[in-house]
Amino acid sequence: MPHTGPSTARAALPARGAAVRPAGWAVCLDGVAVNVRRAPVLRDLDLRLPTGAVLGVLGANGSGKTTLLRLLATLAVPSAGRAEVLGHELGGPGVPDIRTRIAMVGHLPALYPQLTLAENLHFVARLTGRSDEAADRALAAVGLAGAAARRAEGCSQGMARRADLARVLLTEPSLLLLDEVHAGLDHGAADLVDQLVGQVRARGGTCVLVSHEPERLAGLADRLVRIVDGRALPEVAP
Ligand SMILES: Nc1ncnc2c1ncn2[C@@H]1O[C@H](COP(=O)(O)OP(=O)(O)OP(=O)(O)O)[C@@H](O)[C@H]1O
Repeated sequence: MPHTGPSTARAALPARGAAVRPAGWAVCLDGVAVNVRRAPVLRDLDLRLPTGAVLGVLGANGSGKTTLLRLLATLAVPSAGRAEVLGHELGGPGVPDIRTRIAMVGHLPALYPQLTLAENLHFVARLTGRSDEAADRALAAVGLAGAAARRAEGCSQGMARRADLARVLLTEPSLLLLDEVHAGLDHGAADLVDQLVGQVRARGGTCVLVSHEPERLAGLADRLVRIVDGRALPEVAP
């Protein structure tokens, strides 16, 4: 039986290998374990995130927050449990579809260093069936129109982060994953992040934000979890 929405009981999860269609859950993790270089990082992790929700993820250094985002981004595979993202089982045939519908902004910019910012964005635009003009508009929207001709390797960390945000603007993901994305940003860029989350949500998309700043998450997230001992424990709602 496919997932039907946020009220679906854990026992109603489809059998392994059964067809799954997109439904009311953006993320369904049941008893998931993830090892990093054979060491257990996440274990017996349960997490249900309804489509359209904004989840804030807290946790100590090394607790596994980035590993959780990497799992949701299909960059890590569960070693136990069931994991579904955007209606597809991780490790299953739907992974390419997930990848076209997610965007992750992490610690390192997802830019080719020797390409200019404009070339980087045009590349993404062409890969995703969008126009160069749309890419230019996204760059302008994050305040980088004047830096479009600069190579990514010559940009500051904050500028590179802004270019990453332009990529998100351009690709309009169904699931946005942000890993400590406010770190090192000036007020203007931090506001851009907040606006971006609002835009994704306004289109019915879902966001997962990792941060060490509970007060930052309080203004954005509608639910919070804390990663402790490899599990996601609910926090008091912001
Ligand atoms: N490439 C790697 N090789 C070995 N161990 C790793 C690697 N990446 C992560 N780990 C380990 O996995 C665990 C979880 O790391 P992760 O980056 O998910 O934590 P985090 O909660 O995001 O930490 P932080 O708040 O410091 O960014 C840590 O114990 C870390 O040492």
